[in-house]
Amino acid sequence: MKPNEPAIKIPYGTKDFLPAEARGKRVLEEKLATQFGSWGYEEVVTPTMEYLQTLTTGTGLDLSEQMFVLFDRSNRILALRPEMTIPIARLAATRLREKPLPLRLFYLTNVFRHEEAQAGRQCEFHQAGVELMGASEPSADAEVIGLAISAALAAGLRDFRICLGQVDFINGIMADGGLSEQERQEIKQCLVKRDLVGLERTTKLSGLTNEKQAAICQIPLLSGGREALSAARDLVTNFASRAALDNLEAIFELLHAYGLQQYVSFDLGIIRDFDYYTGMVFEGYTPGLGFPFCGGGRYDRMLASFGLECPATGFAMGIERLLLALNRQGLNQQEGMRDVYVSWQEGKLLEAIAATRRLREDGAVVELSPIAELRAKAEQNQRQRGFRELLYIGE
Ligand SMILES: N[C@@H](Cc1c[nH]c[nH+]1)C(=O)O
Repeated sequence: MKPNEPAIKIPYGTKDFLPAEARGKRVLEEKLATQFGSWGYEEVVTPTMEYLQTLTTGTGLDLSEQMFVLFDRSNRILALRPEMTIPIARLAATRLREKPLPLRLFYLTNVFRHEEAQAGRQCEFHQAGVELMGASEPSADAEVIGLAISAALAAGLRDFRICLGQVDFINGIMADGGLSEQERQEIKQCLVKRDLVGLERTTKLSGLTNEKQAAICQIPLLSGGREALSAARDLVTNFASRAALDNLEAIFELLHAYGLQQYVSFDLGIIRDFDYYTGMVFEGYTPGLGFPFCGGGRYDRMLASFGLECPATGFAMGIERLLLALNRQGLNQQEGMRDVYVSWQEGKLLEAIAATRRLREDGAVVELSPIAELRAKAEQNQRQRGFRELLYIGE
């Protein structure tokens, strides 16, 4: 762009998908939708904006700082959805209320959050996710984790890991210690950031028993295979934490039956950024991405705040993150060429249209030149426009 030309920009944290990227996104979304559908999940579409009050219902956390807020003509406060679990909970508790449980729903859509933008992290981004509502058993958690793994495999990812945690493990340790809400949040923040020094400092100041302090400082180290669960068990005596570990054992056993346990490990330090979670939580990691490509967990209290007592579990995958990971790992073949460029000599348009129709009926991706061309020009266009073959209709 020349120095004096005004820059035509798009808003901070948004991006355009050029044809090859848009094609890659659609192909990926189709694979995910097919996978979700084959596990019995049905797609729903909800509004891009909702009342702000709806989006802050039952989350316990003030997400509004991260939300894009706007006003309707009657000055009611709206916001762009920052994620899809809350809108789907609203739907399940209202228009889908009479449907037999469990409900299995999926979505593929854009969501909006104020973020510090970087590759794989934008303010407008796309999520593919599922919500399983009306089942509280470990079998439901195993199902959504199994589906997350199958969806990652269907997307083409090979080298990845799903890490399981359980919020009751941490809550059980922090309970009955007389911690203030602020201290709790500080401890959680240190766990999110894996800040071991901060964790030690915060717990020392908290007035918790030495045993509890030591247990909290160990939490970030409790990761790995089954041995991490045994180490965790040695660390706690309280009922809630022990029940949380039993729950993870049960889920892991079921993932064995799905034949997917090799993708799963434990990380009891996982704290998700929404605090609606009430049980198992998980995150998916793959090399070359500095953040999880998917995440989710159980949220048994959210629907009650919309008036329907109903346990639920689910996850979302970041479409841009998956695309970035596939590209960085050299697994994205979407840039591949299209099939046939049809071009024609003066007077041959009708024949060219007939040939194009036949090729399209056979399933080929075909572009037809709108004007007559010499063969040399047609060959040049075929290459420049990225077609594998040229069909030239001439004498
Ligand atoms: N909505 C969560 C993922 C999730 C779906 N269901 C439960 N959790 C997110 O955006 O990270």
